[in-house]
Amino acid sequence: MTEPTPSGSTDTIAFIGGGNMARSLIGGLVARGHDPGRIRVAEPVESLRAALATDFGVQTFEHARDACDGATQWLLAVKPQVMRQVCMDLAPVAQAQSPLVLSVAAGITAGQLQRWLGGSRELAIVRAMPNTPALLGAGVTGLFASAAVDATQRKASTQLLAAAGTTVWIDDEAQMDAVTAVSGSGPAYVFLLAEAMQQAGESQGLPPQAARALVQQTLLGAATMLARLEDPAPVLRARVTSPGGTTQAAIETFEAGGFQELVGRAIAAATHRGRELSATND
Ligand SMILES: NC(=O)C1=CN([C@@H]2O[C@H](COP(=O)(O)OP(=O)(O)OC[C@H]3O[C@@H](n4cnc5c(N)ncnc54)[C@H](O)[C@@H]3O)[C@@H](O)[C@H]2O)C=CC1
Ligand SMILES: O=C(O)[C@@H]1CCC=N1
Repeated sequence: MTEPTPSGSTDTIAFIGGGNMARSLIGGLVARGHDPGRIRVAEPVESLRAALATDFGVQTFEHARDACDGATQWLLAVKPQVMRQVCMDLAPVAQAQSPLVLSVAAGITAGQLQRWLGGSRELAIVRAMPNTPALLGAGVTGLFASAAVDATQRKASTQLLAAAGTTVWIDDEAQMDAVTAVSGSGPAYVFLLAEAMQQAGESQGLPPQAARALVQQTLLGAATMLARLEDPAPVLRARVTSPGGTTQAAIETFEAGGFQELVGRAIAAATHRGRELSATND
């Protein structure tokens, strides 16, 4: 009889791919009390395997089949460009074991995963789109379940990704590309803003250390207000913006540069790229 881990799970999870996103998710799971002995990672790069074993105490494997053998949940965390081959190699094991398959790959659809994982048996497939704050348990994950996913598997998927932060289920798979564009890629937009604010502060004469401290806490403080207060972003913004003051001068400059439209175009480009990743890697 398998004893549950402190997080309550008796499942063994096999991560296929031990790169940036897998590392963030594994970090979140272990920090929340998931038994590292029930986490296996397949990763071809030896240095990444060694770091994962040292940092989190998980079992590592060079080959995906070895990690998947006997694992009840598979989390596919390889690049979309290699997903087809990875799945085709795993198809016989998938058909024999019928695991719950979760994929975090941008663009790749549940239908593609089902086809590549082969055979006649319909698999329970969940598409998950997390983001890197998962490492600190501060992520958000959009989830979509294929028709074969039952209520227990849905709950297990929620529990798995809850270790990374909050979860949002999406009913229409086509919207997963927009989820990817908003929250999967989103942390990079915030880091880009941080870089730009830091550079601009230094250009105005601030010492680098001071600029960094001011930018960090400003982003954290504003994000905390967004998360904790009921007021929507426009109301919070209005409270900062004194008529004829400094903020108004900045906001008018952003608007004159087409800021909102630029954000719209950037998110449309990311959404479109998700669809392309599906089509070009089919
Ligand atoms: N980085 C991010 O913020 C996010 C990434 N994703 C998705 O996560 C997936 C992985 O992205 P990253 O972690 O950023 O990339 P990454 O390149 O850091 O990680 C992918 C890993 O897969 C390994 N790999 C390659 N072939 C393999 C095989 N046959 N078996 C096992 N492992 C293999 C690579 O050595 C690499 O370490 C992508 O599909 C991406 O769309 C999703 C949400 C956010
Ligand atoms: O840039 C990418 O394609 C991946 C998916 C979302 C975040 N990183």
